[in-house]
Amino acid sequence: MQLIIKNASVLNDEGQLELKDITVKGGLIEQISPSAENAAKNEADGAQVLDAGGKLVTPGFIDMHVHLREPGFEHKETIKTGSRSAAKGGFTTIACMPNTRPVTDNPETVSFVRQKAKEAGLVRVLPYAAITKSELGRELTDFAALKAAGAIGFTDDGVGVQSAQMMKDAMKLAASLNMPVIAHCEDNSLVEGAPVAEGEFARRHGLKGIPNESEAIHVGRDILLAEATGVHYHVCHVSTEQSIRLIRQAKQIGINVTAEVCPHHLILAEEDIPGLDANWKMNPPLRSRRDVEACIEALEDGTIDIVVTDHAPHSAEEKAKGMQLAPFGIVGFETAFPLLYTKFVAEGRWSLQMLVKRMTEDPARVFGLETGRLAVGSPADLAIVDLEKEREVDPEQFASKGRNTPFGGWKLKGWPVATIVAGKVVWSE
Ligand SMILES: NC(=O)N[C@@H](CC(=O)O)C(=O)O
Ligand SMILES: [Zn+2]
Ligand SMILES: [Zn+2]
Repeated sequence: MQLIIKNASVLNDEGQLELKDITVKGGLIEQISPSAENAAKNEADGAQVLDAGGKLVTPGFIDMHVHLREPGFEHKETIKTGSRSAAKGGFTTIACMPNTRPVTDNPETVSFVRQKAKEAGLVRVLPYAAITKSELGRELTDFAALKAAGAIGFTDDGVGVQSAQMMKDAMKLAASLNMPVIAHCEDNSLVEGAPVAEGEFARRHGLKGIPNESEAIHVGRDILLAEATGVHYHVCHVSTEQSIRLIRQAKQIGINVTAEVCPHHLILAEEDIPGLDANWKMNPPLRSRRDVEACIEALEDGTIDIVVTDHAPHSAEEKAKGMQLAPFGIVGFETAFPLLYTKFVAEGRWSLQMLVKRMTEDPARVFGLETGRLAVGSPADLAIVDLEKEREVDPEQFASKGRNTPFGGWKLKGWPVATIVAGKVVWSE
């Protein structure tokens, strides 16, 4: 069955919008032509026609860092609810973290995740597998078997790998299998139960602070290990000026390092936290305004390659435990694009082209995916976005089970209105 998306505003290579009709067949983009050229003919052929009405049509967004919570924490999220939430945010490919219960440290759990994602039938779900068994940092998992089962990379996200020797062994093994190592960078000895970053907020509320070095020490260590082993090393949720300095230098001398940043670390600083509300608690924590500015500049100059959400749903009961005791993490799928569009594109700092690239083409390039581009022959994974539509963030309306966001009530523009995966509309308003 053919699908034709008429009157799609599409970014050209110069970053200008052009009105196009996109023809989809067999799940692939078959043709991109100036609007109305073949519409009459195709309609006569009985194709399904979707009129985008001049709205933006981009490659579907790709999120390389998400938590779907299944198996084991289905009260927070399931693969199905997480997939629906992703689709609602315009995402068509998501890569899920292994900190489930059991941890995705065995081929059976990798297969389980893939099976559940297939049953949900919404977005493409790419599973990561753990570096160490149960993410305890003691014993490496069976990388070859996990790769064979469909894992796309190795990470102990949720915790840092504390032992340098363990990380080096992991990188050597991953490099031999041509697989990336994705690192949550955190030195536990520098953190010890602190719930927020060092700074004014921590001082005012008498809380222990997480220092910037707790992240950057791992980044520096791992860059040296990546240099020694030749692995593709990808840094999770970068949040400090110091980490960025190290990554920038490593890239300059040709070390195979890439990095990601979350919308909240591009927008919020610790001084913005309004009070002891755990919807503002995430790992890494909100840092200083200086760090926020460093993250923005790093994404602009390509030191940081991609945007990810680190979608991390938790239940209302868990988040009600307060700043010290609640788990770290906030949801992200359904606010990511509107937040960044409103704060950076609508306000004139970034081009639309840059934002879209960091959420589509760049993640595809970094992780070798065949999606992420609007090109003839590519998978027809698309997001349709209403750039004019303005609406308040209402967590009660989320498709995710998680309501844990600091952005409730924010008035944003640029809401996705339909999401297409392999030529099939998986979500529309
Ligand atoms: N980011 C978070 O604050 N939380 C994540 C873990 C993680 O990404 O490190 C989670 O699993 O809840
Ligand atoms: Zn993490
Ligand atoms: Zn995470």
